[in-house]
Formats: sequence, C-alpha cells, structure tokens
Amino acid sequence: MKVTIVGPGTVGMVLAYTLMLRRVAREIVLVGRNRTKAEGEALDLMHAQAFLQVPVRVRAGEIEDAEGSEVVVICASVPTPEGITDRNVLARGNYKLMAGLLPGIARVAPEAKLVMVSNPVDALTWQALALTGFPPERVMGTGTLVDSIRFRELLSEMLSVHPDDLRAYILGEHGEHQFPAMSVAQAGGERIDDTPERRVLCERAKGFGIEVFRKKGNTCYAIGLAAAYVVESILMNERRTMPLSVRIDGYLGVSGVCLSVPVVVGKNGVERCLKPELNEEEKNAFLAAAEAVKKVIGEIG
Ligand SMILES: NC(=O)c1ccc[n+]([C@@H]2O[C@H](COP(=O)([O-])OP(=O)(O)OC[C@H]3O[C@@H](n4cnc5c(N)ncnc54)[C@H](O)[C@@H]3O)[C@@H](O)[C@H]2O)c1
Repeated sequence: MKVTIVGPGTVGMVLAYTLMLRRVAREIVLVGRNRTKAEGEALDLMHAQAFLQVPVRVRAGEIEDAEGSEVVVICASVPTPEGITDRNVLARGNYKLMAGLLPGIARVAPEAKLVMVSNPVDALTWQALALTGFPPERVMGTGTLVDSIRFRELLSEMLSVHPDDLRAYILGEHGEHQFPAMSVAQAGGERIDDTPERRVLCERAKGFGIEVFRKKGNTCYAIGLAAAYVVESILMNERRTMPLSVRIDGYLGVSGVCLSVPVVVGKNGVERCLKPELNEEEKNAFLAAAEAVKKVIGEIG
C-alpha cells in the first residue's frame, strides 16, 4: 500500500509519521520542493524502523515517483502569512501551485484517490477535480473533519461522553461559513440539544485553527491525524463516516462547488454522500457556505 505525500512540511510530516506508526502504509513517498530536505525527513523516519513491528519504506521522490500510489495527499502550500485571519489569502498562490502539480499526479497515478489538505481546502478541492479530471468519488478535501473533531472534543468535556461516541458534525466551509448540524447531533441515540452554551463551543471550535496558528505558527497534530484517518479508511476499506469536502451535486439545491457533508470513505474513496435532513437555519448556512466558496473559486479560476 503506497501513499505519496506532496508537501512534506509541518502537516505532511505529522501525517507521514502517523501513517508509519499506525502501520497503515507499506511505502511512503515524500515529494517536496526542496529535495534535500525531503531526503532528510525520509532518512529520519527510516531510522525509526527498528521500533516498528512492520517496517515501512519511506523515501523522497519526484512527482513521477507517485506512480502506483493508492492515495496521494496534497499538503503543499505557499507560506502562510503571519497573523493570518482568513485562509482564502492562500487561494491564488496555492491554486497556481496546484496547477503545476496536479496534472502530473493525474498522469502518473491515474487510479489514485486524492486527498486535499492545503487551504483554502474547499476551493482547492473543486479545482483539483478540474486539474486531474478524476471522478468526484476519488477527490476529497479534509474540509470540516478537523473542525468537527475540535467541536467534539469540547462537547465531550461538557457532556462527559467520549468524543468518538458523539455524532456531531460541523458542515459547510472549512472557514468562516462552517456551521454545526445540531438538528441531527446525537449520542447513543439521544439528541444533543442545541443550547446557547453549545453554540459557544461551536464558535470556539471555529476559531481554534487560527488561534493555534497565532500561538505556535502552524497547526499540525489534529489535521495530521485527521488526514491519516481519511487515508486509513481508504486503505483499510473501513467505510467510516466523516465530514469531508466533496463535490456537491444537488444536495439542498446546491451544485458546482465542494463543501463538507458526511460521507462514507472506503477503498473507492467517497463510497457514499449522506444527506442529513437539516433544519431551515442549517440549510441557509449551507447555502451561504456554497456562495462563499463559489466566490473564491470564481476569483482564482
Ligand atoms: N485543511 C485543514 O484543515 C488544514 C489544517 C492545517 C493546515 N492546512 C493547510 O495545509 C497546508 C500545509 O500546511 P503546513 O503547516 O504543513 O505548511 P508548511 O509551509 O510547513 O508546508 C508546506 C510544504 O509545501 C512544500 N511545497 C511548496 N511548493 C511545493 C511544490 N511545488 N512541490 C512540493 N512541495 C511544495 C513546502 O516546501 C513545504 O514543505 C497549508 O496550506 C495550510 O493552510 C490545512
């Protein structure tokens, strides 16, 4: 099972390390802009092999070395400006980057599942569909998975229930236009009511990405594990349900954009898009997210 990580920066390397420790991939290729640094990262991980029960081959490579990958994860990015408050400032630079990378990946790994992490992830996932020509089930962005995990972590403390047992999704845009689908949130079959206190948690969860970035200069652990969770569900055909950014084809009347909805992830990529019955307020929030992401797509495309 081969995975290529394009952009072995902070997020890409947490992902590589996680895949290695979780014995998910047998081969990991790191494709970076700086070949020497990618070689250093690969060597460092190879030196840890004696501690693993199942060795993993890690090496640096070029786009051509993505050949035969079951999954390609895109973490490459232009540098994030200090004091960033809006991920969309990366849109133009990262679109240019993707236009240089993705057609080559599609050529050498035409059967791969593509997982987009780079921001703004919804607009770039949409562009990735066009740049690769891959079918929509093989192109997905991590979207609001990380926001949902952050929300569940806060909710878990409030409800004293393990976060993995909370069926609570943040949907829409990975950014300002995300919203909690509280009308369908539940734990153990019991509804999690929408209360002002829980709304405060949603707002905190929404701001966490920027807050962590402001405090330490990057975010890497939660998103690295989130990306590994997606890759693992594909490689192991786990068919886990998670909110990911995918092409929306008519859900709530929306098309022509990628946004996060709950999807089932397995060996073919997105096996199924689920269609939760949202209330009016949530529907409107989804429509607003669609408009916001379409605007970004229009500006860069
Ligand atoms: N979707 C999410 O939830 C989420 C969360 C955190 C970060 N991100 C995004 O992930 C991206 C990476 O974040 P990071 O903190 O790892 O940044 P980083 O700057 O540490 O890493 C980016 C890497 O991309 C590499 N790169 C640049 N051009 C390249 C090219 N042409 N080919 C190959 N590699 C290239 C850089 O050399 C660098 O190693 C950013 O866009 C960030 O905003 C997304």
